Amino acid sequence: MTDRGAVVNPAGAPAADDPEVMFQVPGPTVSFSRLHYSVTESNGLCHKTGPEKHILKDVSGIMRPGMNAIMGPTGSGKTSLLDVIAGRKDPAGLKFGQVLIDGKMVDSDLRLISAYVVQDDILMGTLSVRENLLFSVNLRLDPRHYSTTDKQQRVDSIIDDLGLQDCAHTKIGTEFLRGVSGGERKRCSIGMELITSPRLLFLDEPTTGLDSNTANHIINLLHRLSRSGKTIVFSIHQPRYSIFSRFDHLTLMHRGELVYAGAAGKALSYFTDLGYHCEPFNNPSDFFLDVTNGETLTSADPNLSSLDDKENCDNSNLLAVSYRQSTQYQRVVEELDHLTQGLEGGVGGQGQKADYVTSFWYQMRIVGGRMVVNSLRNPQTSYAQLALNIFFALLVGLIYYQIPLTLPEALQNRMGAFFFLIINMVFGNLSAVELFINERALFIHENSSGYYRTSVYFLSKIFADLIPNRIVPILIFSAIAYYMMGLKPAFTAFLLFTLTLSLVSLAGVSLAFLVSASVSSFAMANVLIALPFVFMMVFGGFLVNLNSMLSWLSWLKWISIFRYGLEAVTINEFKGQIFYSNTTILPGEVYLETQGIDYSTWGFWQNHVALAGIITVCMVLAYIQLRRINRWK
Ligand SMILES: Nc1ncnc2c1ncn2[C@@H]1O[C@H](COP(=O)(O)OP(=O)(O)OP(=O)(O)O)[C@@H](O)[C@H]1O
Repeated sequence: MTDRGAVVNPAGAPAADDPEVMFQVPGPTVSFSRLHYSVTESNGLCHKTGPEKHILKDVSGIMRPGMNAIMGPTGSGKTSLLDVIAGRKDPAGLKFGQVLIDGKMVDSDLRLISAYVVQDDILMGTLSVRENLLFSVNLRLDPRHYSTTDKQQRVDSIIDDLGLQDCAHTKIGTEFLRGVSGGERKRCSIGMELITSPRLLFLDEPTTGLDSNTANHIINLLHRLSRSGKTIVFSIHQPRYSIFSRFDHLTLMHRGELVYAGAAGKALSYFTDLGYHCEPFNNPSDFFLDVTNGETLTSADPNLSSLDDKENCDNSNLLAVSYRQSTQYQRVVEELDHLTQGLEGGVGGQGQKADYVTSFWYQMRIVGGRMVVNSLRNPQTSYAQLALNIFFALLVGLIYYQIPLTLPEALQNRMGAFFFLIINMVFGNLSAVELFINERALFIHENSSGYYRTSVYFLSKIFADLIPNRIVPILIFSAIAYYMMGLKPAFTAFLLFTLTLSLVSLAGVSLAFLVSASVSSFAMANVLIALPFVFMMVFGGFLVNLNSMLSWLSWLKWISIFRYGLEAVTINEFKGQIFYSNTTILPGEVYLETQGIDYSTWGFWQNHVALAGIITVCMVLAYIQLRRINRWK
């Protein structure tokens, strides 16, 4: 697919201890020495810190171009090791040790210059395989160097290489839409990362959840890629023999420690030398896991017999100790010592700046375009929002149909209708809390892989939601409700009414966006959004007279979306109107004065300024929260 070149043997670095392996262009050598990784677990609600959990304990190794497998029982630390090497794990947990790529120190920017295929196949379900690959190619190849035709060809060649021709135009699938199969999904995930022709590819359990043939197919694909010069590092559970035979290098882990690291082909003889016997026809990978789990016992163990407290030591501990005493380990340590000599004082990095290859506006076009396609193919939310608004507009229109100017119903009905409208505008947008929760995993993966900037995602997501789900339904709602209720006939009054309702709605939506960007579960988001909305409603001026409230509580009216909205629509409707009964004439201004509402020009517009202020503050905070989302694993 890529990196075609003359066949060479990597100088001084036979692949995975196997001198017969030949590569076209050698990929980088990844070395890591004395990695100690631990986390401090919190003790529940009080956030008191608990005991330190040691996840990686003094792990060292060297992984060369070729197939580098990390194996071990569940919870042994395979994924953690992979993530630490790939720069995806929170660096705060790395208490000691370093990772070198081709002998140079790397930092977290490695995330942007290598490729990482996550276990869960994070793809946009409403797009086809080809569209997903095009999305990746558009954002990750520099448009100044690659024309549209080049990019199309790159996608076509990836589709051919991964054998995805038959499903290229099939959608990936969502929870409501049946899409491609698990194997095709996995190959598409790998393709998303191969787009940039990375020389170093990390994969977290690429065969988990796949049937054995599909798993075989994936490993054959990775094997082929490794022979074109890539360094492929992956964690894997318990592969069948045909898969295991493809490995060049094996790292075997147990309880965060290494029990073997070296040529995969020599692992069996290593354990045989320790006295473990693999029965005929037994799969070596099953055998290794049995050994580490203590289910296969040693018959004679020259290394271990020297330990006095052998009987009290658990099996994996003994294996880790024997590995440390082995010649393989000594060779690795010597080589690592050689590699790390003279590194002090100079963090070399990769010599590449981890930056985006595409401009802000280009990213906006591609990411925004995907959001629009996604909304068009998944229009349920937009339809529901529109239907809800039309339903409530007709309901309020029928309840308050053609409100007369005669007292007392003129005042009571108008105020009741306005309160109902404002409530509907604020609470009708609760669906906005799902905005950043729905695709959180997709955003984290794509953003940390360097697809696009956080600001691009934020803005395109906001616009893709605001226009179809908020603005359009409000315009329709306002037109139906306003004219059915028979409010002030002047067209400018209608426009101001629509503007006010739009700002009220946007203020509610932006608060929902802020909550959405701050939490990762719907349940939590619903609790967090309901609370301020209810408070704001109480301090809106309709349910309680704000002037008679306790002074230390009444300040809450200044942050009430309800109050600003209610005052603005009331001024808009009452100012300049005359209400009457048989005995009384009541100018709207007099009513406004009795309510303590400032109906001057500024008195009217200050409500809009305040609503715009709430929208701005909430949006800025939502963006900050999105930036603060924890990208580390
Ligand atoms: N951020 C973390 N916080 C707390 N514990 C963690 C964290 N990361 C890893 N662990 C713990 O470290 C241990 C190793 O986890 P890891 O995911 O690396 O194992 P694994 O070998 O990949 O397991 P599996 O095959 O089940 O995925 C587990 O006990 C896990 O719970």
